[in-house]
Amino acid sequence: MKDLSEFDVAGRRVLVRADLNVPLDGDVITDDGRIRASVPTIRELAGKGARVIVTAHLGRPKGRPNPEYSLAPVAERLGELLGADVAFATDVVGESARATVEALQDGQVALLENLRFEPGEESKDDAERAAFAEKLAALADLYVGDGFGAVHRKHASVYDVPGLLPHAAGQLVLAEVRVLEKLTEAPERPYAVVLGGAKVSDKLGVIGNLLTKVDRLLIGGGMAYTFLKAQGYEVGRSLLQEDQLDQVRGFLDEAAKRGVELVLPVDVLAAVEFAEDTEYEVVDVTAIPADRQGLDIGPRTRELFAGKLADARTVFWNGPMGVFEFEAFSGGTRAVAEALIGSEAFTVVGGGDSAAAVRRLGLPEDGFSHISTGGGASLEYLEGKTLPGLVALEDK
Ligand SMILES: Nc1ncnc2c1ncn2[C@@H]1O[C@H](COP(=O)(O)OP(=O)(O)O)[C@@H](O)[C@H]1O
Ligand SMILES: O=C(OP(=O)(O)O)[C@H](O)COP(=O)(O)O
Repeated sequence: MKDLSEFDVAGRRVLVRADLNVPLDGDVITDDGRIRASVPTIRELAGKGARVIVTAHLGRPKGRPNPEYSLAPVAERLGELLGADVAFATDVVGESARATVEALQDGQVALLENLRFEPGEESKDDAERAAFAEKLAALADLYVGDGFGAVHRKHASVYDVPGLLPHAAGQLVLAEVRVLEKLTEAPERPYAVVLGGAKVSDKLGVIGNLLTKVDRLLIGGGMAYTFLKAQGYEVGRSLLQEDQLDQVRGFLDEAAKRGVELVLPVDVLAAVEFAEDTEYEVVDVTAIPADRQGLDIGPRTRELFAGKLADARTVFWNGPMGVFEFEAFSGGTRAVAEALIGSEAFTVVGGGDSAAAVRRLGLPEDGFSHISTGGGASLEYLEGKTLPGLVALEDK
């Protein structure tokens, strides 16, 4: 991949695909880690006199404008971090975007509205994606891929636009890939992966390949219940991917065949409802009440997981162990984080929410070897998949 040093960017319009998908509470950003991580490339370009057009997604608005998913608060925060105004276009490739780009002076920065307000961005139809990509590419002279957290998505801004413009990889993408190469080349063993979070359907897909690479796989968070159900337990109203139960049964067999230790929760915090102040109790996984939902791993599971991580030499962790945003259900995530912080292993945490959880729980970021901005992207890299957003940045 080319880096920015290969281009003379002064006076040119440079489209930077960043990952600014930050957690929000209303329009308040609760963790700005991904915005901070995007600053070095934007600052480098602006410092060299480029007209910087930043483009990114927020959440999953499904191809339609929705004010709840506006990037406006992100533009403001990006401006604060850069110490300069960031012009905000209220559409992606429409009148506002064109006028905003037109008005940019050398060294200035603009942010376009949420890419996912446009149906072409995520379309599975190559022609529809290409048509949107053409419009986006028309705004710029050069493309810089720096949205590491989204490089696993075959989306117009990630995959198609770099095919239309001279392109380079930004600082964040290059730094992330360097660390992940280290994890894939010759990981010291035992090598453990911890998976949790709520993007269950997406992330179940990586497990088949991970089973060929790791010694231990620990599953918590919303991910665990499909495994528990596949083992024959009832999971009440917990997150469940009913249509992937057969696939998960296959993983359980495969792990046993390969001698991979697949470690599941033995107890959970079973809550009456999904709320901060809900009633809950610690229950064995054999006894989750039908009207309850598991919102965190229980105390015996925390100990079990910490024990399985204690002598690991390499650990990759993606996905919180529970709904850490609610104090009562943050203990499992804290326990896994603390086990990694206290370990001598090479430890990598990945994912927007996982990284946010580390900071929100007041844990030291330097307690980990690396905190990655990408969860799904890192996992797909580790399983050996070709990532569309990286392939598109290769020299051709
Ligand atoms: N048991 C659970 N039930 C519902 N949601 C959960 C559960 N455990 C974790 N979560 C949620 O998972 C979300 C993060 O998932 P995900 O996006 O997959 O992680 P990341 O962004 O780190 O890749 C958090 O908002 C957290 O509240
Ligand atoms: O948050 C992200 O991924 P992650 O939760 O796997 O870290 C990225 O911004 C990608 O978002 P997506 O999973 O909605 O495509």
